[in-house]
Amino acid sequence: MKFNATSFVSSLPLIARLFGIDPNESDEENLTPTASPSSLSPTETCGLECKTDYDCPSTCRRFNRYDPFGTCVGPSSTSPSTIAMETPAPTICECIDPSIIPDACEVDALIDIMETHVLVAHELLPQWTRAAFHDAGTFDRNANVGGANGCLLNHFPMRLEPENAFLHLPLNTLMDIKNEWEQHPSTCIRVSSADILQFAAFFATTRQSMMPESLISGTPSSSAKRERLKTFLWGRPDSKICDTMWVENLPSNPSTIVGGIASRCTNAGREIKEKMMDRNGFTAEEATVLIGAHSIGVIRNTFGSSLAGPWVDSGRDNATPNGAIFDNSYHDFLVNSVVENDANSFAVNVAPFDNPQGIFPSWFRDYSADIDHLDTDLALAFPPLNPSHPNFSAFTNSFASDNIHFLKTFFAALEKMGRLGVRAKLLPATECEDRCGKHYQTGEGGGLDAADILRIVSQLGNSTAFADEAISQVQAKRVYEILKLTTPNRQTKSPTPRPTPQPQSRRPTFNLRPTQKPVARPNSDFTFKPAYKPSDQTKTLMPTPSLTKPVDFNQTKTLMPTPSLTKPVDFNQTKTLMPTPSLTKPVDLNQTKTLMPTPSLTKPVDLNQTKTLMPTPSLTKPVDLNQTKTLMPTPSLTKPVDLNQTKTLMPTPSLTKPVDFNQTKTLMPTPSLTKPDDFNQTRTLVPTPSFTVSPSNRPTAKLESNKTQML
Ligand code: HEM
Repeated sequence: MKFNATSFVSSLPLIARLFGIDPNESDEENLTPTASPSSLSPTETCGLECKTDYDCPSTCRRFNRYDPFGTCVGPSSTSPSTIAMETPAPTICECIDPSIIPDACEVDALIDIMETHVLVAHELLPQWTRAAFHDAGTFDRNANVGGANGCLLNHFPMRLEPENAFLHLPLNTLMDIKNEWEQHPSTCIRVSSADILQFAAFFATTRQSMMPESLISGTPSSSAKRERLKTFLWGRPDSKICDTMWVENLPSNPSTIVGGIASRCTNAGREIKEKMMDRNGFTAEEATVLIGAHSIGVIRNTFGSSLAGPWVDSGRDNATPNGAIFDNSYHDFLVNSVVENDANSFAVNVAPFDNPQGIFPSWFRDYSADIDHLDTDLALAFPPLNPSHPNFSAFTNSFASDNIHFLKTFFAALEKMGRLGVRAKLLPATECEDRCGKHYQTGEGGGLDAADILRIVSQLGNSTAFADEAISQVQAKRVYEILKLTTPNRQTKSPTPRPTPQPQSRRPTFNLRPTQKPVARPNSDFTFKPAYKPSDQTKTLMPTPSLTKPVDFNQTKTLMPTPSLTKPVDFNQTKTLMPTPSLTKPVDLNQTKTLMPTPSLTKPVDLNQTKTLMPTPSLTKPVDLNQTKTLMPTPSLTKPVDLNQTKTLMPTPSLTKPVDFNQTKTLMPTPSLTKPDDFNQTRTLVPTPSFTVSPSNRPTAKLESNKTQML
């Protein structure tokens, strides 16, 4: 389900009813924060960086709540009109020494807060699951780095890595949930981001397993699921150092097309072995079962949103009124829909995928069924053709034939995933304690009042809007870079620096109006006139499969950054990997089908020889470049692209000698650049200290016998 303002506003009565609350009771007065900035006693401005009010003697202020950090200020030092967003006021209870381990009642509160989110936006469930893997899967046991350490949530550059593309919404919502939970009047906790990420995956897959249902429905099975969620083990420390290089330990979908389909399966199998087994430390069975998480969710943006599709029908966000079904249907598909017994016979008969149009580098699409699969998925279907990787298909067969076996093995592997790189002793939730003057009422949402619910849903509206904007920033930047490179004889006009828009004052977290998506206005500074006539183009210059149907520029207009987005993509940190020297003259698209760099980019690409890397069957309609004006950066970009600077980052023939990886992570086009994501390649060049707020060192939990999260 695509979340939008209308859907969440219309969901309010439903959610309120589910929680047993009369929605009419809530009014503006109910939503008054427990403490306003003006009610705080004045303290001097401290100017420290902060993430929450806890880090400050007074108030932590950020331009928007999804900025990685803000600045501590004293309430008397700043005019309210210049404050865009403040963290919610501290809880009314005396929470002097928050615990890193919640008690069972506090876990109940977390479940209710998460449930409120997913009732409105089911797509969060698979996205949280993916996010948890992308945090933990950074673990390299050989180098002993990465792991389930919260870096994905705490260290903003992590989410700018192409491997983590499109995780803004799940990460924004988890930040909100963590804040909401910690600041609830009935809680006194300071859990780590690492814990929240891993709990989110456990929550999602537990909720969607067997019969997906709301965890506030009060049925015996939903109560049983709540109880199982309370067996989660807490206490992962957040890493103080985060390195974007660690994303290299995540499996990517190999993109080489050399050697045909059978060879692609071999390469993909090797990728799973090298990353998930050799580095992460999973067994072949654990890797096979964990990738079964693809039984829920959708390939949303990797191939362009217009080609989004689930792996299996029951994985769609709207497969049931309560979201996707988490079961063995992914493995069942690989066994019973892909009926070939080995990769070679599959290569000559790719049914059930459309052939030949359904096959793309690293990706199989069935247009008629509207489903997608990656090479790494198909690698689980067949025995290996050589000893380069284990026989994943043996496990696939066993999971396909037994859902209970799948679920048990999955939850055991998920538990292991949540411990990758974690040395601290993990502990279960403690017995309910009276930490804050009153217990959270256990079960079925009993402790959330109308104001809580309305605030949570309002935050979801904001985080969705900011995530949309972040994604559109990436997409707009791709178009901008491509146009710049394909119009070499024209002096590309640098965007004129604009004054930073003054942030709007907002009531902290209680803004119930959905965030308005701005409409981009044409800006003459960013008008792009192609150096050659659009009629010269017989194929699109936009190398994304999403262009199989004409771009709806009316739609993309609405995704432009707003003045409120005072920190859009930090272009200083980005390195474009897309352009190649050969792209400095207009491409004759009659002869070439792609602008994507290939591994052979150590010398200029001979476009006459290049093969299609990301073509789409229907890319026959030329893009009207005049229309792309609307995708150019707008005045709201507080840091316009320095075109002179970015030019120097283009891969050049001099890159034929080894790159000094101490200085640059990678400026060289890599084989992975054959997927469109890589236009979005961003790399921080040096590890930077994380913004992590070190949690209290006081684990107050009582040691209980380790409970497993096995089904
Ligand atoms: C070989 C290993 C893997 C590869 C190559 C891979 C790749 C991908 C890709 C390309 C997407 C689509 C992203 C998008 O366009 O929105 C995706 C989505 C997803 N991945 Fe994986 N993945 C792997 C393993 C895993 C594992 C181990 C988990 C969890 C334990 C996982 C959970 C998910 C989920 C739930 C989604 C759907 C997200 C959504 O609906 O937005 N993946 N994966």
